[in-house]
Amino acid sequence: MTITNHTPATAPSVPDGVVLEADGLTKHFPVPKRGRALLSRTPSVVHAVDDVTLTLRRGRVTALVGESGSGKSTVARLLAQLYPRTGGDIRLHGASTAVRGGRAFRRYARKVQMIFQDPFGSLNPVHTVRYHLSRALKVHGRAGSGKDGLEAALQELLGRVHLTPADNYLDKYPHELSGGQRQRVAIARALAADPDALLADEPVSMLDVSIRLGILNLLRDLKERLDLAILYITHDIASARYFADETMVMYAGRMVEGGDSETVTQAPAHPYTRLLISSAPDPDHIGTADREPGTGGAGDGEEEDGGEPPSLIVPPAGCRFNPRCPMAMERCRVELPPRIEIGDAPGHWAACWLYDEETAK
Ligand SMILES: Nc1ncnc2c1ncn2[C@@H]1O[C@H](COP(=O)(O)OP(=O)(O)OP(=O)(O)O)[C@@H](O)[C@H]1O
Repeated sequence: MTITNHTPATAPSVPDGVVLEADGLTKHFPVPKRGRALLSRTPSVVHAVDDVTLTLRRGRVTALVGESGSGKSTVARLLAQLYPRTGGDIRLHGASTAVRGGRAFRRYARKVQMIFQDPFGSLNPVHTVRYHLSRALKVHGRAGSGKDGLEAALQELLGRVHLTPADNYLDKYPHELSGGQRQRVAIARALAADPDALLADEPVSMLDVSIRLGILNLLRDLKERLDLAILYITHDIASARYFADETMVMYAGRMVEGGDSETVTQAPAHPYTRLLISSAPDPDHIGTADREPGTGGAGDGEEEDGGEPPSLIVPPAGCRFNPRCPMAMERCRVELPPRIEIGDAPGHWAACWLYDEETAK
């Protein structure tokens, strides 16, 4: 029930537009020991997220892309303070925060809201849209005054997600809505808090292909109208190019590449990002990827056999992608590559020894 505020006495200076920052974020999940591991004193852990650094800014979408199990959802849950972290820092408007439930969590959640993959699972089937939204407005102290105030707030919320006229939806139960309408209600519920940041964990992957673009367009519209910072988690790198201003690529719990979306998707530097792109479905069909990319099958040439992601209990030394990398050198198997600026566009980096000056020599 505490919020640890490591904020210095004087307010930190936050660069313009920065809402939420992760700095060296790390999450290791303990795993029960079996067999010979029982004799070992070292605890067994899943290295779900290691040393992740990212910044969410007002009016910008940051995509976090990677195949299943790369740690994307864990990053979102850490940023939403749904899990305690193993290491690193989370700063909201420049202030370090570690929240453990209760009022402090509600205060944090007023600024940082999460949207989940499954809109059916995240709405209670026994309650109407009116109930879900009224409750969220009341919890966050935004229900207005009296019955009329609440009604006006409900109308405004549904208007924001283009469910109009609101009276057609307010008294419906989740099962009476389509998947897309349910996700719009889930988005409206997140907006009830009037947040500064939205963490959207695969918000369209469970929806029918034909309505995915509509939801992404709605999120983009909200980003612009409400000046929101959005984290967009996806395994569909083609949709990141279309929808996100910035794209970060994760592999086996670590960030491997980042930069503006156009550069990362059109001039990928890291061999893993290249693999993701080569195995992605037709880029003309944004948001239609159902199959996990990077597992081989749709690519060509050297990337056709994508291989398997490594164990996160005993991750490979050096670069975690080295066992699958067609360009791997001895150094990649031993030393962890730092973020190296690529130099083709401002802010484009890759954690890959290929771009190290020593290697180039
Ligand atoms: N509560 C948990 N306990 C133990 N291990 C976990 C837990 N949550 C996640 N993991 C492990 O952490 C790793 C990262 O999982 P995570 O769900 O963050 O990946 P992801 O990239 O979001 O995958 P997906 O796209 O399938 O959701 C996986 O190996 C997963 O099995």
